[in-house]
Amino acid sequence: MSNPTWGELVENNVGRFGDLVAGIDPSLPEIPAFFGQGNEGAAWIGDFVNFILDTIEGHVGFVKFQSAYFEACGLVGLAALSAGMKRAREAGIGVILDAKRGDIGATAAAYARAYLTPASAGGSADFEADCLTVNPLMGPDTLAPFVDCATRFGKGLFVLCRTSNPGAGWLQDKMAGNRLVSDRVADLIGGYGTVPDSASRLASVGAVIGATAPNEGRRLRQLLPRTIILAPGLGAQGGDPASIHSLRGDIPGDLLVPVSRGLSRVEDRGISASDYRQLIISRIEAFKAAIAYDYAGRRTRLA
Ligand SMILES: O=c1ccn([C@@H]2O[C@H](COP(=O)(O)O)[C@@H](O)[C@H]2O)c(=O)[nH]1
Repeated sequence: MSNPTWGELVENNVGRFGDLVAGIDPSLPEIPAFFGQGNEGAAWIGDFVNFILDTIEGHVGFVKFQSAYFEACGLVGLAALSAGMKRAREAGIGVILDAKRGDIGATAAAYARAYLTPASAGGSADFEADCLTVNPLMGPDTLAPFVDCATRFGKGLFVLCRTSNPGAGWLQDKMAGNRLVSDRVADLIGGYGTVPDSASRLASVGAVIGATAPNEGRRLRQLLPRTIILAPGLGAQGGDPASIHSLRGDIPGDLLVPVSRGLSRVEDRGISASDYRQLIISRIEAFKAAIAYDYAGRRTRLA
């Protein structure tokens, strides 16, 4: 059976589990000590990924793997990333790979083969994601191979638009000609339109807009009525869950909210496995309650 498209995953999984995305950013000093005990080298990372997937299944419909933490653990980390991505996709969880790739066209095409191309079409499938984060700084030509690949294989993309970090405004809130840089990126994203994907009225090319800048987010949402926004920044970065709705449009599924450390980081590293599992589940439910939203009544405007 073929894998669902990104549009189908958004339609089905948001409907079943809501718009919270479990972020997997494995960092040994911030997780319970039992993961490191008796584990040679970086083998803890595979155990951690499996623990998180065991815990979140049935509670969230999406995971976001942060590639950097896996790369930092070398080959063991890459093996854990590959196994975790495959396992999540087999379970029907939508997999976002946060790798923020972007380069000249030929190299971007190689990245697109690595992360968005099924084995049946020449990809290795080792790191095949449903959706990938990409960096537009080098210009539209460098996004084209990703967009082509996403269109051909029913994948999603999230283009960095207005990021959540404290220094985001240094460039993204500056004028480029008569437009803000982030608005120009939004124009580019909106210009890709709704990629033909019968399951969804939302475009497959989405935008990363941080939950830490609700005013910028509100402005950008006006420019992007059919775009899925990936909004990191709740939890450890201090974004306010109450203002997350400024990033919503009118279509269920148009906002996905990833939380990483806010779900998995612990103060007490001596916590037991069963208490840790309960803690993560209770945090998931608390975030879901904090961002819950009823689209009814706004649904018809863009129909
Ligand atoms: O603007 C951005 C883009 C990506 N990220 C990534 O999201 C998570 C956030 O982690 P938390 O622990 O929930 O703060 C992390 O992987 C970032 O690389 C972002 O934060 N902001």
